[in-house]
This record gives sequence, structure tokens and C-alpha cells, in this order.
Amino acid sequence: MKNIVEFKNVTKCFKDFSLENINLQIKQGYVTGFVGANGAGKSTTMKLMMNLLQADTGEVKIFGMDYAGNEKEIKERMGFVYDSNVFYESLNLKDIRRIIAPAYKNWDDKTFYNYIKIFELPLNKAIKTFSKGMQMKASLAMALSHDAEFIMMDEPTAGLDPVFRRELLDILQEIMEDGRRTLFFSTHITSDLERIADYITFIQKGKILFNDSMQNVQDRYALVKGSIDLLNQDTEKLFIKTERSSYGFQALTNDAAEVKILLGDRVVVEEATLEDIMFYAKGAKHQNV
Ligand SMILES: Nc1ncnc2c1ncn2[C@@H]1O[C@H](COP(=O)(O)OP(=O)(O)OP(=O)(O)O)[C@@H](O)[C@H]1O
Repeated sequence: MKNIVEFKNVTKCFKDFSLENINLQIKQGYVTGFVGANGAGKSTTMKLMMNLLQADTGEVKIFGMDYAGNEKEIKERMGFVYDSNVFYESLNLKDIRRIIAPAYKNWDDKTFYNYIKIFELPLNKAIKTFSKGMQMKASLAMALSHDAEFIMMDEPTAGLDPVFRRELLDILQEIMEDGRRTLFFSTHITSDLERIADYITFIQKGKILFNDSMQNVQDRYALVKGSIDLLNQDTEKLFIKTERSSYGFQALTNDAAEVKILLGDRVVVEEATLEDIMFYAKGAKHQNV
């Protein structure tokens, strides 16, 4: 399996925040969801992918290439989908096409007009009159019209109503169908990822806690409930975080198989959602999440 993006030991330090020793691979042909709390480092990581920021140390490769000497080729092959402020607000889609099309070798007008039709976007209305969802669609149409192989989106579904959100997710699933594209997007709406992501990258306080297939995440993580007397040094090692109450304990494990072997039917084991994982990982006592 080829990697579209590869970070090797990447570090980026700001005054009050740093991305530490990031190792990350994004697999070609799949949807990878990028999750993490506010301020965890998602936008910073994406800016490094776009060369809007440069790493202090380590290596960032896109399509197997460094930005140095290859920026034009990399940018031709990738599309960053924004929801606002990318285009001059008083321009309409016709004007924007006229400005953007010549910048891309692979620009295809037929594809552009086709997506404008599918996305039901007006060609002659100023972008400033577009809703957030329409702006997102316009930006996606641009990326698809220059045949971007790698599409990156920063919180594409935030602020969209549930119907529009579902529609956008369906569109994203459709554009992935031919297997030629790779999609990487950050979101706080974890249910969107449960719907369409193949891989999940989870960042916390500037560190990648895991980068794994959705299937593995669902197999490994579980919520475990039982009575307090089951907790001891050995069993607690299985848990990332344990909450105690007068009714018993509830804990998150990243080794559901081992919990079943050790504790069997003395505990109740339930599927953990991404939201559960994020919530428990935040207060984790150790970092082997
Ligand atoms: N140019 C910068 N200079 C200094 N600090 C920065 C800069 N850019 C980001 N930061 C800090 O880095 C941290 C991570 O920010 P980042 O935008 O990457 O988080 P995020 O995961 O995208 O958050 P959110 O989900 O809220 O968008 C924050 O504490 C932010 O203040």
C-alpha cells in the first residue's frame, strides 16, 4: 500500500505549543479522518502538509517528494478544500474559474461544469452570498476539476445542517469510489468518521496517539463496566482511564481481547465510540493510548 503523505520524526515548536516527533502515513486510496481536541495540533499538521509551515526538524513527503524543488508538482496534484475566505468575495464562480483554471495543467472545464451542476451551485452569484455548505462545495468542485489526487479538508462538515452534512458525506464517498483519490479531513464530528473513514489519526497535545484502520480501532477499544472489587494492579493495567462510582467502575481499554481473556463475563464489554476514546484519552493516566 502506497503512502500519499509521510511524516518522519517531524517537530514544529511554537512559543506555547509543539508538535513532537510526528510519524504519520496517509494511505493512498482511502479516507483518513483526523481527530483531536481543540488546540491539539490538527491545523498545524495540515499546514505542514501544504508547506504553509515548515518543520523545525524531520521530513515531510507528499507523493514521495519533498517540497523543495517539487512544490509546483505537489500543489498540482493536491487540493485543499476550505469553507470560506479563499476567494475574493465579490467574485462569482465564472470569474473564479477564469482565474484558477490556467494555473492547473490538468484543469478540465467539463468536469468543473459537471460538478457545478451536480452540486447545484449558481455560476453568476457572488461567493459572498453563498452559505457555508455552498462554499465548501465550490471549493471541492475546484479541487475535483484539476483532478486532485489528494484532497485535504479542514472541518468540512462543521456548521452544516444534518441534511447537508449527510449530502456532503455522500458526495465524498462517491468521489472516492474509483479508488484514485485519497481524502484526509479533520473534524470534531466523530459520527461522520464512523460513517466514511477507513483510517483514523488521533492527535492529542501535539502527539499522534494512534493512526490505525477504523476496523482495528473498533476491535481494540472498548468500554468495560464491572464492580470495583475487580480492580487491582493487574486489571487496571488494561485500562487507559478508569472512572469509579458507587455502582462500580467504567473504563476504556485499548486491548478488548485481553480484557475478555482476563475478566470474561465478570464485566460488561461495550463498543467504544471515537467520542468515548477522545473523552477517556484526555484524562488518561498514561500515554500508551
Ligand atoms: N503561528 C502560530 N504561532 C504560535 N502558536 C500557534 C501558531 N499556530 C498555532 N499555534 C498554537 O498551536 C496550538 C495548536 O493549534 P492548531 O490550530 O494546530 O490546533 P487544532 O487541533 O487545529 O485546533 P482546533 O480544533 O481548535 O481548530 C494552539 O495552541 C495554537 O495556539
